[in-house]
Amino acid sequence: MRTNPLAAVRNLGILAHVDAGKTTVTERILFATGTTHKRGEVHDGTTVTDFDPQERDRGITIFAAAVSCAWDGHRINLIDTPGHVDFADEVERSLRVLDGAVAVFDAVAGVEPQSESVWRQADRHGVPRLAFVNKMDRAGAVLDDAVASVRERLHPAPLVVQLPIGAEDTFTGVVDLLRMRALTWTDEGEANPAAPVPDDLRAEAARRRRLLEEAVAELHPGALEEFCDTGALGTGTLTGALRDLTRSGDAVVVLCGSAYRNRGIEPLLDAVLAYLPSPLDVPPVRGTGDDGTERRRPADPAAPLAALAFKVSATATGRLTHLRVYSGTIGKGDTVWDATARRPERIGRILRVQADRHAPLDRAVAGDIVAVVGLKSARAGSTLCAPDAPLVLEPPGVAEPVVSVAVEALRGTDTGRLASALARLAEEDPSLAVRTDPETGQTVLSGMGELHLEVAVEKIRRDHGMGVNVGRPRVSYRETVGRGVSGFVYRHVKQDGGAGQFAHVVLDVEPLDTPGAGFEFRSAVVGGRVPQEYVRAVGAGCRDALAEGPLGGHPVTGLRVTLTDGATHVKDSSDTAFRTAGRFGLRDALRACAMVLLEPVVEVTVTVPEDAVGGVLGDLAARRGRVTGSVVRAGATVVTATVPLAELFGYATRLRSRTQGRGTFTSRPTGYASAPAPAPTR
Ligand SMILES: Nc1nc2c(ncn2[C@@H]2O[C@H](COP(=O)(O)OP(=O)(O)OP(=O)(O)O)[C@@H](O)[C@H]2O)c(=O)[nH]1
Repeated sequence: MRTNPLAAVRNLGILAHVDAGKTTVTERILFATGTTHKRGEVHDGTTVTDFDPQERDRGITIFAAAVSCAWDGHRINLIDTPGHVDFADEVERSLRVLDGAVAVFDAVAGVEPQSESVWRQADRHGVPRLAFVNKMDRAGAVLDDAVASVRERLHPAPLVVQLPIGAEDTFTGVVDLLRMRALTWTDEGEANPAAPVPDDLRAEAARRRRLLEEAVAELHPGALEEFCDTGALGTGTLTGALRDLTRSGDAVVVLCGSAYRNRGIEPLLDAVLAYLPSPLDVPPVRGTGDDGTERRRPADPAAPLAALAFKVSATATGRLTHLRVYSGTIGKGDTVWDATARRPERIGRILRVQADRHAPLDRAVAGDIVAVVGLKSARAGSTLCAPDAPLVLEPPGVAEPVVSVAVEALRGTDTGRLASALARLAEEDPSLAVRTDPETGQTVLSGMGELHLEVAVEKIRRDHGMGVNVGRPRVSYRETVGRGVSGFVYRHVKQDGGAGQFAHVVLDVEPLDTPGAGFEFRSAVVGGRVPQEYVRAVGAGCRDALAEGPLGGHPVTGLRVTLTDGATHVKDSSDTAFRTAGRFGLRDALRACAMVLLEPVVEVTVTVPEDAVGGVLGDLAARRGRVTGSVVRAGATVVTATVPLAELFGYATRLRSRTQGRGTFTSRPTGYASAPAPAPTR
C-alpha cells in the first residue's frame, strides 16, 4: 500500500518567551538536518532565520521566518516566531497556519510570562505542542522545576520522556525513557551512538519510566486497558498514546537539551515526527462559501484549491505572499481567485522559502507552506481559491494597536515617499496602523508597543535612506461606561423637501462586568413596534458611535446597549434613518452617562540582582506600578508588577542604568484599567 506523501509533512512553529532559545533551536535543527553546514549564533549575528539587519543588530527575532528541512524521510516546514510581546501578532498569524509547535522553555526560568501568552494563543488555535526545556547546561537548570512550572502555569499534563544525564556544566545527554537507552553528545555536539543506560541511572530511569506509564494510563483509555491487563505499557502502546494525547491537547510531551551545545536536537526532531500531526491529521479547513454556508476542504491535492495568505513581505525577489495551501494544488502561471478582494490573481513564481533564500517550485500542494511572487491584491489574511469553487477562510485576528507616535520626514520633499513607505509597512504588518490626526494634520503610526514602532521607523530609515522625525510615544486610551442611563430618548426627524427621515429610539446603556470587554447590543422592544431590519440598523448605528467617546474622542468599549422602545413612520422610516438614530442616540446617551477613561496596563516581570531590588521597587511605585509578586530564582530576584503602559516608555534604558546593565524586563498586556483624571486628549 502506498502511503500518502502528505503524511510525511510537518508544519511546525517554534514558540517561546524572548531569549528562551528559539532561534538557536532552529539553527541547530537546520544544522542537524544538513540544511546548513555551519552552526549560526545569535550573538555573532550569523543565524539563518534572523537575517534582517535589525534582528542581527538587536539579537532578537522580529519577523517570523520560514525554513524548510528534511529529517528521516519527512519534510519539516518550520517557522521561527518572535518572542517579544510587541510582535505577538506575527505569532498569531503564524499559528493560524501551523499544524504543530515546539514550545521552548529556559530550564532556569521555567515558564515565563510570554511563554504563557503564546501557549494560550496556541490553545486558541488548537495547535498541538511538544515542550523542549532548553539551556540544560546553565547553572541552576533543573528539569523537574521547569516541568513543575509547566504543570502549574500552563495546566496540561506534562509527560517527561527523558531523564537528563549530568547537570549544568556536565549535562552531556539524556536517557530516552521510551527505548531505555542513553543518548549522549561529544563536547563538539556530535551525537554518540545510542548506548545502554549507565549503571548509576538505571534505577532512576526505571522509576521514571514507570511514572510515565502510570501517567499515560491515567489519561488514555487504550493504554489503561493494557496497563490493567499486564501491569505495564509496551513501548509501541506508549508511543501511540503519547501521539494521541499530544494531538488532543490533553498532555504535552516534554524533552530537554541544550541547543547552544547542540545536545538534544535529534531526539526533538524524532519526537516531532512521532507525535505532532501531519496535514492529514488535522481537521479539514473550514470556510464560508459565497452563499454564506460553511464549506470544508480536505488536505487533498486533487480537491479544489483553498489557500490562506498569512504574511506579505517585500524582498529583493519582489513582493512575496506567504501561503498555506490547505487543499488542492497551485501551479506556476495558474489563475486563482482572491476571494477576499473578489478578483482573479495570477500566480507568477512559487518559491520554497529558506529564510532569505528561495528555491523555485513548479507547484505547491495541500499541506505546503510556500511563497508566491506576482500577487497584487492578496494581503495577510486573504483567501486564494479555485475560481469555480470560491470560499473565504477565516482570517487571523488583528490586535488593536496600543501605542502611537507622530512621524514626519526630516526633509519636506520626502513627505510623499514617507507616506508610501508607511503604507507598504502597514500592508506587510497588519498590526501597524497609519492615520492622519484630524486636529494636528500629523501622520500617526500606531502599533503594539514602543519596540514595535521603533523597529518600523528604523526599517524605513534603512530601507529608504530617509531621515524621519519621531514624536513622543502615546498610549491609546479607551472609554467605558461607569454609570449608565435608562430610557434615553432620541428622535431623528428630517423634513427638507423630498422624502423625509423618521426614526425614534429609546436606549438603555449599562456597563459590562469587565472593563474593556467589548460591546453588546440587544432589543427588548415588544409588539413589533420596531421591525427587525430597523433593530439591526440601530445596532449598526450604535457600533458607529463607539468610534469616539465623549471624554476625549477615544474608542468606547465595555458596554451593553438595549433598544427598549421606538416608533416608525409609514413613509419616512428607513434603515438609514434608524442607523442615524442609533448613532446619534448612543452618542448623546454616552454624554449623559458617567464615563471612565481607560488606559492599557501591562504586567512586567523584572529580573534584577538582589542589591538593586530596592531601587527597582521604588521606581515601579513612582510609575504607578502595583507589585504582585517577588521570587528569588537562580540568584536573581524576579519581581512582577502591573504598570500602566504610559509609564513604561523609556523603562528599558532606566532599568539598565539603575542596575548597571544587570537588570532585564519583559512585559505583556493584561488589558485596560481606569486612568487617573483629567482625561488626556488624543
Ligand atoms: N547556556 C545556553 N544558552 C543558550 C542556549 N540556547 C540559546 N542560548 C543563548 O540564549 C540567548 C537567546 O537565544 P535565542 O536563540 O536568540 O533566543 P530566542 O528565543 O530566539 O530569542 P528572540 O528571538 O529574541 O525571541 C542567546 O545568547 C543564545 O546564545 C542553551 O542551550 N544554553
